[in-house]
Amino acid sequence: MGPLVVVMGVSGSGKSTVGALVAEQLGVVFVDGDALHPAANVAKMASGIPLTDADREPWLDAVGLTLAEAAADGLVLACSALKRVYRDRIRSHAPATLFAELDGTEEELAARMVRPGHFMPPSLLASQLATLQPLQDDEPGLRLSIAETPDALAATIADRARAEFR
Ligand SMILES: Nc1ncnc2c1ncn2[C@@H]1O[C@H](COP(=O)(O)OP(=O)(O)OP(=O)(O)O)[C@@H](O)[C@H]1O
Ligand SMILES: O=C(O)[C@H](O)[C@@H](O)[C@H](O)[C@H](O)CO
Repeated sequence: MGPLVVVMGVSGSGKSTVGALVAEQLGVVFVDGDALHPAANVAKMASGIPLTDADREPWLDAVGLTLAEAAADGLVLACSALKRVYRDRIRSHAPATLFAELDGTEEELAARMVRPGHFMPPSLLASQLATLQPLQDDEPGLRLSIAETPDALAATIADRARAEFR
């Protein structure tokens, strides 16, 4: 069995940047969960409207199934996974998944959401933060501050993944 890691957090926390580095360090494939959203979800976010639980359901199933299908080789996936029930849904497909949460202050995150050409408007940061339920003690994973460099964050996550999936 290979390492299964979800790099999670609100928009702008660095999931894609850090997740790609973790995958590189572990020598496994990286998938950006944004690519698994139905087109209607992306259009909704782009127009400034937060997704509902119902909007996220098919996407979370796609995320979980993508992880489950990669269990033999391992996979790193970037996915906001904001609520406990969302992570439970992902784990219902891929129970061994390790979650690495990237935590930042509203100020840090707002600055990092300014990305020309990205579909996610900075105006959605408030709802992202209001929806976030941090990783709980009984959920396998780790929480990290986005004040660290992407390389340092990726090294910590990769070390933990190597220890968990030996
Ligand atoms: N640890 C870090 N230190 C400094 N800058 C960072 C760090 N992580 C990411 N960044 C920068 O912050 C911005 C947001 O990062 P990224 O796009 O990876 O976030 P994300 O969580 O994947 O966002 P989204 O889910 O909205 O696509 C990018 O410009 C990226 O280069
Ligand atoms: O659940 C959600 O609201 C979404 O997954 C968002 O978090 C994004 O897709 C991503 O962060 C976009 O920038």
